[in-house]
Amino acid sequence: MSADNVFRNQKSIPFDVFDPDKYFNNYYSSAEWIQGDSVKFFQDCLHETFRSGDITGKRLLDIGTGPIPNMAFCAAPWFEEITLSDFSQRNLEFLHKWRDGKINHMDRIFEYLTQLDNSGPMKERQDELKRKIRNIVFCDVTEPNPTASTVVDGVLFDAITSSNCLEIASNTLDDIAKSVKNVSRLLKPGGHLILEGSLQMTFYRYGEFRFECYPITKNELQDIIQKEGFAILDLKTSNITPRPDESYYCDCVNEFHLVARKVEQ
Ligand SMILES: C[S@@+](CC[C@H](N)C(=O)[O-])C[C@H]1O[C@@H](n2cnc3c(N)ncnc32)[C@H](O)[C@@H]1O
Repeated sequence: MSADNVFRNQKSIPFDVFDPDKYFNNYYSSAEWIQGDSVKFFQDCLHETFRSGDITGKRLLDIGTGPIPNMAFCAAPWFEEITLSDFSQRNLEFLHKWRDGKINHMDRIFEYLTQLDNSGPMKERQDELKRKIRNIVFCDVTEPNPTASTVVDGVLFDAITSSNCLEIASNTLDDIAKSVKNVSRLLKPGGHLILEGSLQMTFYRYGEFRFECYPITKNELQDIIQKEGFAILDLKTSNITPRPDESYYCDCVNEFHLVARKVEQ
């Protein structure tokens, strides 16, 4: 397949395009990220958001986990039960393998997060996360009930985390608003939504697959979140020039980290 084959999104292709190893290697394995790029921005923001323990509850759902359970890692000390979810079966299998101790691809990122937290041995933190994972399930944010037909159907969560997912599953601004509405249905009133992702990105790649997406701006994101019934508690954007090797994979202008609370009716 040519590198220029362009698709709308993962749903529009009748087979599973996601290669967890390739994705991890492309985006997370560069030795340079620790010196300051989007990967570092995301981890630093997560650490800031979760370190106080103010965002807490019984159940947490991570949406579009991919092969990277870093958001759940930061949240794990403050929740009793964690569900990871994704559209790609290959990612779900990959997460099972990691939980069963057959893959240790996250060690460097978990080490970095543990050092920021100053919270004891990384292995203990990782074991805590693995112990708290109740489900690893299919999810489609474009559906009105994103986790329908799985064991989490009907359960409302105290917090939902998601990174680099909603904007890549969507081709229009309206699609993104619908995905936020769909995800919000799984969240308790008063619950927290923690989103991370890319701003003004027109494409991204997984391996040889290139996808188009809607280049959402910070103002548009704010509007959607507020219209969908959330109060924004924090919204940070990065100020990072992408590394030359990164611009092949996506053309985002910068990244965001958002914390919002679902307003109680
Ligand atoms: C760019 S990866 C992000 C993975 C990880 N959260 C991260 O930040 O690196 C996007 C993830 O969203 C998933 N995804 C794509 N379309 C989706 C959809 N409609 N519903 C839920 N997840 C979807 C993909 O399978 C993939 O794992």
